Amino acid sequence: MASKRTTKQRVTADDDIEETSNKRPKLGNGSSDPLRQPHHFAAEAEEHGIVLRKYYPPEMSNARARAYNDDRIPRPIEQLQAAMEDTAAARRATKVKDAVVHWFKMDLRTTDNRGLWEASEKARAADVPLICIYVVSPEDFEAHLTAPIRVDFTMRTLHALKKDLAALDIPLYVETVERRKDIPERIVEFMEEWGASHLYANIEYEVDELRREAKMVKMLAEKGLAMEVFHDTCVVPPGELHTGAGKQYAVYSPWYRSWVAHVHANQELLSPFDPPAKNSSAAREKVAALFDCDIPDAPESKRLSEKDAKRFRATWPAGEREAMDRLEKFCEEKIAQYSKRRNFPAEGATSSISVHLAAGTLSARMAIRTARDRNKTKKLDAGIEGIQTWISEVAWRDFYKHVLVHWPYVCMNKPFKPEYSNIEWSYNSAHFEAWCNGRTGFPIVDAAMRQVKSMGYMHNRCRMIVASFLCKDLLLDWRMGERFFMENLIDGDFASNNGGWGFSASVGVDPQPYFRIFNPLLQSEKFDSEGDYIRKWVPELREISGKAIHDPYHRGAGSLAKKAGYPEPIADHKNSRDRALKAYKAGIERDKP
Ligand SMILES: Cc1cc2nc3c(=O)[nH]c(=O)nc-3n(C[C@H](O)[C@H](O)[C@H](O)COP(=O)(O)OP(=O)(O)OC[C@H]3O[C@@H](n4cnc5c(N)ncnc54)[C@H](O)[C@@H]3O)c2cc1C
Repeated sequence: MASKRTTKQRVTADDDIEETSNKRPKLGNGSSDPLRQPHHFAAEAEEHGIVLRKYYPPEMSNARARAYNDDRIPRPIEQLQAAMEDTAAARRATKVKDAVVHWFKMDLRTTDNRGLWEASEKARAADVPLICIYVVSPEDFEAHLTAPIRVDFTMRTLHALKKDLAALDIPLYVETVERRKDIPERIVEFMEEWGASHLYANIEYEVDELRREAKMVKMLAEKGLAMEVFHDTCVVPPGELHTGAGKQYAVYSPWYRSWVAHVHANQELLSPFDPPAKNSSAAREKVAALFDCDIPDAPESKRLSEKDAKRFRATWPAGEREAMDRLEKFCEEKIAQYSKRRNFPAEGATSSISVHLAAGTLSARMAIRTARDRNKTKKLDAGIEGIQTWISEVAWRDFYKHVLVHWPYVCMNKPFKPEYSNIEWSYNSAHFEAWCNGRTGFPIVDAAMRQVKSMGYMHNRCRMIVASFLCKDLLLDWRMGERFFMENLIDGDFASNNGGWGFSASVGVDPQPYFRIFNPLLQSEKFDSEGDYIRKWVPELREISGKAIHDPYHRGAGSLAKKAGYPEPIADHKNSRDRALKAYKAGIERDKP
């Protein structure tokens, strides 16, 4: 790992996301540390936000978020880098004992998996078995608000992965560890039981994970074991790209230009890693018992009904082969038209590989390389337009992960722009319920919300429309929507979801300016002009023909809509727009000294 330690460490990092206990002070407790003082509207955001207080301490102040911006608090990635530096000599000196372990997390594939490949090389060189593990953590699923459909996809993927690894004589050992705190110790216990000296893993960039891994690196070193971690999930590792002034980019376009130039200059970033080598027969013998391990069921709290599980198996087949098939098919049939068709939700013109990128059944490298190889040029920003555009969309995923690593407080209920903490949101539960259930009376919004409820997926254009509707038309706290998405999406990914909500709510990095407010009716007419998408997902409106489908109660189809049980609009766009503009303006004013 490249290392870059901050020199201005005047504030401790530990308090803002470590696992909390009931002893923690409640909000508004009069803490004397100004960096810990919550902002004026924190109390309600606390109740409705993305962070579950059962697991995390109270929301930080704007001042503390700004201390991260000023490099006065070490970022979690820097803590991991420091742990790697401090243990470098000890890790180098650690001799391979009886086995090497790869710890799978969100990298559930054998092909083009950097950490797995490195682990395999280590095991092969020493002629010891490679063992793979996956830890099912019900508390992690709960704390991270992982949707049951996403958990189900993970469990199904584990079955496929186990089979693929077994074909290479490599066991996949899966165990449920109830308390997330116990995971590091349990992994050390496995290693000691198996005589393993080395643990390999790819880095996850969420705050919890970075801090946990930093502690594990040190803990293992103290026990004479070595933990090695690798950048794998992004094409360009976070922290590699800087503006001319040496800062992290906060605007996508210049970041993208820099990302493209960096990949062009470092072509190996798109080179695939081979699958792991087969364990030798002697090595296989040594770990034979581990092949009998069963994959547990999803934890009770995240289990799907039989009916849903069956349905989703058909809609979202799991495993890396499925991922590659989906990608190849998209590149064969649709990518050339992507830039022209991608915004029309009725057309299915996008790849729907987000589920695989989120679970790690596909690498971003592989996605980009496969698309690039269909082009007439090796340049990422030249040639066939559809390919260029698609690659630039996959790059958004890297962008938002870079943002998360540099501004870790976005993981902690804080908007990227701290001053947007001071907006007085509405917490109208009837409005929120109508939005969640696709009963707002705005057909395009309702169609999209019903799509996510039914499939665990929503088209990108619709994600932007419903997000804008929630926070601008209904003035609901954007974090309520962010959380709902995580709890319902099969492709829920913290960085992309937070980035998407930040963009739509105008509180994030490179956002839609707050005064640019989507008009849901115009969006509907433009991107679903024939109403096909609406008719697919809102059966009550199927009989309505022509343009009335976009707004039945104001376009002469009110009685048909009413008879079919479709609700009247819960808001008036013009009034809502004015209210949102005032609320945003007032929020920003409030932050001024
Ligand atoms: C409010 C909101 C919430 C979102 N939440 C998530 C989420 O939880 N998980 C998630 O993967 N994406 C999220 N996105 C981004 C985007 O909507 C999905 O990645 C995309 O719809 C997935 O469909 P696809 O695979 O067919 O995309 P394609 O159009 O085929 O794009 C290919 C890939 O590029 C990446 N990508 C495309 N657009 C974006 C984007 N705007 N931001 C980040 N990555 C992008 C995805 O990995 C996607 O799979 C969100 C967007 C918004 C506006």
